[in-house]
Amino acid sequence: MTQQSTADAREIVFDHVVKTYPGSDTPAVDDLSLTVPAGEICVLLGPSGSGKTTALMMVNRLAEPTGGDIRIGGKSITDLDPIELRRSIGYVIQQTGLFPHLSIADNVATVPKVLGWDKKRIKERVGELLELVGLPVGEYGRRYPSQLSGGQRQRVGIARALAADPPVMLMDEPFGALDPITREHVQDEFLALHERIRKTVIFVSHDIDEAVKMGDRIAIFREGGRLAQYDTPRTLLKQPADAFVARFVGADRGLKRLTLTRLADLDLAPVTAAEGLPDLASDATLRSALSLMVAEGTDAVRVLDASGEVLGEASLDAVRKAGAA
Ligand SMILES: Nc1ncnc2c1ncn2[C@@H]1O[C@H](COP(=O)(O)OP(=O)(O)OP(=O)(O)O)[C@@H](O)[C@H]1O
Repeated sequence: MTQQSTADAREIVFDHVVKTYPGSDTPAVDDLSLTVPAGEICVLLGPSGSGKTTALMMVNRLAEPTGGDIRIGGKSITDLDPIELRRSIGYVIQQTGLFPHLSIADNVATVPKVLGWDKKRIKERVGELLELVGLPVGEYGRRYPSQLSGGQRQRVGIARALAADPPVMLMDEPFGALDPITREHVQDEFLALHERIRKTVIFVSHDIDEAVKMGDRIAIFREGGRLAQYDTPRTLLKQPADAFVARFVGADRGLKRLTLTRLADLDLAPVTAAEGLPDLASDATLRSALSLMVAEGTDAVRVLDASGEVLGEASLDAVRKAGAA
């Protein structure tokens, strides 16, 4: 894989942004102020109708703000031509919006073609991107969208959004239509990809588990398009700002917090009971460790590294303490 990002990620600032749709008395987004640092993933989370999609679509001016300002890399979006703006922003939606009559390779090539790239450059770029999302062009490039699985189509949607190397990506429930297993897999792939390409990403979700997994920060919206809390997943789960957020993140927020720490992050104790403890890989989360202890009726797990070497033991007490930290 050779593809690396060349465009610098950019900070996105919502500055007292309001959107009231024509004919409506109440705003869909009401006085939204938040900053997404360059290169981070910000998840917009909240109940149906709380303004998440509207907030997202204002960034690429598919919806025009009626108040306040949005700046990308310090520049107000109102000073930019909407078409130019959209070319600098990758956009991924739930129904991938792939062109059914175009091959996978041609779908990915859409924006570079519009931008007038020469054929050789387009071909190279399409090859790189399909490789990057795990769909080698030799095998998949000539297929049509109907000849791929849902998860594969979603990956093509991501490749297409990345084609012109945009500094910003907007993703509106991109994995919402996938079954839970495929969804986990595509989420993992996207996170691994993001490690390498470091775009600034705004990601709409209605799923708290997805938000905790994907987000560097989470913005929780409440009815009326108002921001209830904007924080890292850890802070949000530990210190919900009010009863609405606490209810929204769920009564099991203590368990959810255990997904944020891996066994490898613990100070492991030396193995005391050589027999009878279940084994778990060090990259497993504390939640998996707890689940295994409950399932096996033990009060510790044995932790193994990638080569199967025993690293030590993680006790129930150690997991509980780390989860509370
Ligand atoms: N084009 C439109 N014209 C008028 N009102 C709209 C339009 N689009 C959305 N709305 C209204 O704005 C509010 C916010 O909608 P939005 O789609 O942004 O919410 P959401 O949080 O993304 O919801 P969901 O999770 O259901 O997708 C809703 O009350 C919706 O009815």
